[in-house]
Amino acid sequence: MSSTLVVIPTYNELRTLPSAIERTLQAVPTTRILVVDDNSPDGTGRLADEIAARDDRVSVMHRSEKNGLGAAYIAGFRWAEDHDVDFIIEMDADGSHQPEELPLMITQLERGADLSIGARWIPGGKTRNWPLYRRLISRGGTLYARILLRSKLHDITSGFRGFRVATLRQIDFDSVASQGYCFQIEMAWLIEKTGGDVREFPITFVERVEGASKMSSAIVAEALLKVTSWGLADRFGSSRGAMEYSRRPGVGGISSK
Ligand SMILES: Nc1nc2c(ncn2[C@@H]2O[C@H](COP(=O)(O)OP(=O)(O)O[C@H]3O[C@H](CO)[C@@H](O)[C@H](O)[C@@H]3O)[C@@H](O)[C@H]2O)c(=O)[nH]1
Repeated sequence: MSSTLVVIPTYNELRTLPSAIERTLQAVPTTRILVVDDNSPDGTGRLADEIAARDDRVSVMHRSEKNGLGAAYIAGFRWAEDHDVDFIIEMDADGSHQPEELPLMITQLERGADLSIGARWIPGGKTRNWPLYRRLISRGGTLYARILLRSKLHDITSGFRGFRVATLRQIDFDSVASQGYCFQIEMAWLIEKTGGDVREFPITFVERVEGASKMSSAIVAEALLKVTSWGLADRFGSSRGAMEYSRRPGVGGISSK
């Protein structure tokens, strides 16, 4: 049977993390969970340690400071390299992503997907209580990536997704440039561009009821600038800022330098 790791990045998610973990383990009892906490001032890291002490399916990585979603996930991917994992799943701690939808994602991975994305903007996909400005940013981001990067995906910014570890192993993590939610675009595009099997399935995304989003204008600006520079470099052949596909040293793979 395939082994799965759900990576949950946290920054001030004290109220939402316990339910995210409980629902995940109910939906997929065989999975492992790694919480990657960036020294949350509200004590999320300590709470995660308490949960991990009671359940050996749960592990916690403590990082010293808030360093962005992308860096937290990369740290989780590196952790998985030393553990026996076939699929790595990204999931928010705040209840936006429904763990009950994980079996569908895992089925897509088991059937050969390199990347399985839970998508809001395809038939059957929904958002609940998500403010209009967030829907516009999300749909606009996907449209921009479709135009600039010639992506065929319908929800390239979605943070609910699963990777085949063998595919992730081919990516040079040192070259992944994004800090914020642009990380989602970068990873999906790298895999799509290099001919990976990327599939989407419909999800219901629910606006959090506790805590606060970490979305900021800097995160939006990063995505705009990076997607623009990758898109232009891809079209006009400049190597600067472009995604070039080189092998990960000694392994073979994909780099986004
Ligand atoms: N460790 C760590 N975790 C972080 C950081 N920033 C955010 N997180 C965690 O990452 C998850 C998502 O962060 P939110 O700030 O709640 O995201 P959102 O606004 O709901 O955005 C969602 O939609 C975006 C657009 O589709 C997605 O790109 C994003 O991944 C997420 O699903 C939460 O568990 C949050 O605690 C960070 O710097 N460090």
